[in-house]
Amino acid sequence: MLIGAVADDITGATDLCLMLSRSGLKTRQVIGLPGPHTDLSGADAVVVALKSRTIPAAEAVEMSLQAAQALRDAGAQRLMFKYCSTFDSTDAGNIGPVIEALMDFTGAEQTIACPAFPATGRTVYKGHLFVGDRLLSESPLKDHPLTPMRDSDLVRVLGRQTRLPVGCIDITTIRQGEGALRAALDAARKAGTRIVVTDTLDETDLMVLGAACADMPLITGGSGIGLGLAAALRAQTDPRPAPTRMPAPAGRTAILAGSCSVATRGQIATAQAAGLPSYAIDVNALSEGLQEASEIADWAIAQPADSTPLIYSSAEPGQLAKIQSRLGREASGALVEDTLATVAKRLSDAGFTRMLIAGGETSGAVTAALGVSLLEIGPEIDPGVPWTASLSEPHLALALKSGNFGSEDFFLKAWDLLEPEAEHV
Ligand SMILES: Nc1ncnc2c1ncn2[C@@H]1O[C@H](COP(=O)(O)OP(=O)(O)O)[C@@H](O)[C@H]1O
Ligand SMILES: O=C(O)[C@@H](O)C(=O)COP(=O)(O)O
Repeated sequence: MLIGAVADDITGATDLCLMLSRSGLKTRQVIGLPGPHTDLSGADAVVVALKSRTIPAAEAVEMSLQAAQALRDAGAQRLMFKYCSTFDSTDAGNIGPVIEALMDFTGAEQTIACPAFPATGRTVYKGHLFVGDRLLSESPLKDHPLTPMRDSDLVRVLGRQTRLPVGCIDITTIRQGEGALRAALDAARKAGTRIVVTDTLDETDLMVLGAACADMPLITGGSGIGLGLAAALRAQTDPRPAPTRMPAPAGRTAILAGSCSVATRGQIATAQAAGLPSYAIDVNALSEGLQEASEIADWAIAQPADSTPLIYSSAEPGQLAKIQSRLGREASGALVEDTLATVAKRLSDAGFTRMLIAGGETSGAVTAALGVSLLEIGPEIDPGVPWTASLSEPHLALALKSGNFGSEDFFLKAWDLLEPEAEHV
């Protein structure tokens, strides 16, 4: 296995898997720790999807170490820690503490922190993270329900999360190519810098980074660096063409959205304007027992069988702030996640086999409730979001969309990439 990756959330894992499989690596996504019977045979890359982004740091460390050990036992030659391209975390962690623990585990003297994902507008310049043409701290991520990002200086952000010395190698060096980057990493290592934030403006930079860092025991970052790594390692395997369509089990379709991002709210509005039946979850009513998962699921089941019901909790920042101040940030988030997870399970039991879930934490909760443990990666719907097929029971087609990703018409167009499964003879 060329790469074993630990991802801190499920949509992040799917995003990385897409990048690796698009580059030709045979890639599997495991949800939670792989068990003794998880079939990882023949995989060039395995990505273990945790739900560790917002849990207490000590638990995230423990879980990540267990995943790293499982990947090492399965033959991973190098490890990667995948976190969000917008560095979603709080001052208490979990990116810094997990990097520290995985550096200890792998014996890495130095690693890079490379969140950039240029295809979706996430770039790093002089150690500052940009989302499109705005600094992270001025982007909608400043209002994220769980991890509001209010500082764009990654050396400073990471410096609050770890005791290890953090530095930056800027774009001027990276643009000088692999040799110059290797020399700069070496000089930084000798000066005691253990974690190096790397500037990245485009995919060419990711290629340089992948080539220079592929022999590190631990690489950390977003899915972008996965692209650079896969390019550097592809020669060691027999590359596979990326799929353009995916056979999906016959059955009904649904969309569940628990992300409050600007992108997801735009996709909901576009889907509603196109006539998709929709149901808005009212978190206050939920908390008072006036709305229940069972009635939400029953509403979806009662919609015409050829329609795609859309269920969403997504709220704009003002509404969200009111809910959170009444019910608490974690408690309201957990209530919504549990509700959407219960709805998904009911829909799956009722014959819904093709589901689109918006939101990373939401997708984690939903896949756990569905009992999905192993995913195969299908075609790319939009950068960072593929269709996936559950390789464990129940047999489902799932699109797990990072809240921030996807075009306005994502909820409408995604289905076009699915095709009926061939009849078994
Ligand atoms: N109306 C709401 N009130 C409170 N919390 C909410 C609401 N809608 C969604 N949430 C919570 O916000 C979080 C969104 O995170 P996530 O699913 O990871 O989305 P994203 O991919 O945009 O980060 C989840 O914990 C979800 O339960
Ligand atoms: O790197 C990214 O931006 C995504 O892969 C990611 O981590 C998604 O997280 P959510 O926005 O919470 O879905």
